[in-house]
Amino acid sequence: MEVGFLGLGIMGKAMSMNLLRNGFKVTVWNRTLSKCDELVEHGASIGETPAAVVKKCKYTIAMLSDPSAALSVVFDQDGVLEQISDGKGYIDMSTVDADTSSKISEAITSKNGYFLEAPVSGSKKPAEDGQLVILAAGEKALYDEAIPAFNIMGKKSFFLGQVGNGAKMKLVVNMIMGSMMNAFSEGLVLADRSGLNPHALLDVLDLGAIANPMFRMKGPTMIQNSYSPAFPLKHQQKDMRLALALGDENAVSMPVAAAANEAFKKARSVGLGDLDFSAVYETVKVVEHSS
Ligand SMILES: NC(=O)C1=CN([C@@H]2O[C@H](COP(=O)(O)OP(=O)(O)OC[C@H]3O[C@@H](n4cnc5c(N)ncnc54)[C@H](OP(=O)(O)O)[C@@H]3O)[C@@H](O)[C@H]2O)C=CC1
Ligand SMILES: O=CC(=O)O
Repeated sequence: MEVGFLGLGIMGKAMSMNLLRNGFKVTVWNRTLSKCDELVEHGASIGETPAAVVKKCKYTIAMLSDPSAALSVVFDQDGVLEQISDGKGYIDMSTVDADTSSKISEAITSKNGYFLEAPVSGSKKPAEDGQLVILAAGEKALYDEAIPAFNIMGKKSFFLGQVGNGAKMKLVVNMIMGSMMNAFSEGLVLADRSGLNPHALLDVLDLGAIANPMFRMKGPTMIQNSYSPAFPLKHQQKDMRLALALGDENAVSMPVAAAANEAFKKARSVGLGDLDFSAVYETVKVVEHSS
């Protein structure tokens, strides 16, 4: 099966590599075309533009940074829309808001194409290990067709109904994750300033009711001030911003998420946006110093 893949960042590279390793023929495109080279070494073909990829493939997957990138790849010159047609599918796995997803869905379906949004939960390592959680919504027939690919990229796929539901579920999850990361950072700073060993705090947390893979994985590297990007902080802040907008629409008060968003914004403003989202810890430390 020939599958298209647009966007070879941290996630897209790992996901498309898994498809290749598991017998899919994959045609890739990335805005910075040189990032296609490693995939080509593993057997991928290159499409010169998103339109060229869609022309060649029955369905095409996208994994792009944010709403503006997702819209640009579909609507701009040489974009997806130029070649989408009867029976072709487009699956956007980027984390975007429901409005963005709906705009793309309407454009694709107006050309008789099929659309599925399918954002994922899980970071660089789960993407490399084919252990993502896939939150799909939209055209059920395309979901069924994509299951063999989803089973390679993920450990579990959910079909959540109409377009927008996948995007909303992803934003709710990441709003919780971003708030937790801030609480965790504050806890590490509080332990340290109170004269406690932060490693002991990690051990205690890991044995109690709030043990979780994020604290387990990020805690040791945060203590070492090491923030090699798995999930870039600028994307986590984008997700907080979009989740807060969803809260506005639904009149849901989210003071904890709003405070966490401010911390991520602060981290971006001091140049930490391309580091892992756990680098918000650096900002929390500074705030604590100045108070
Ligand atoms: N990293 C993670 O842990 C997770 C990320 N996500 C979500 O997945 C998506 C991708 O994340 P990730 O791979 O980490 O991000 P990266 O920043 O590593 O990659 C972003 C990708 O988007 C492309 N891109 C950015 N702007 C444009 C544009 N205007 N036009 C075309 N392409 C563009 C980049 O191209 P170029 O190489 O040219 O810059 C690159 O391929 C995001 O929505 C993120 O929120 C979801 C779950 C986990
Ligand atoms: O979106 C990020 C993740 O870890 O999931």
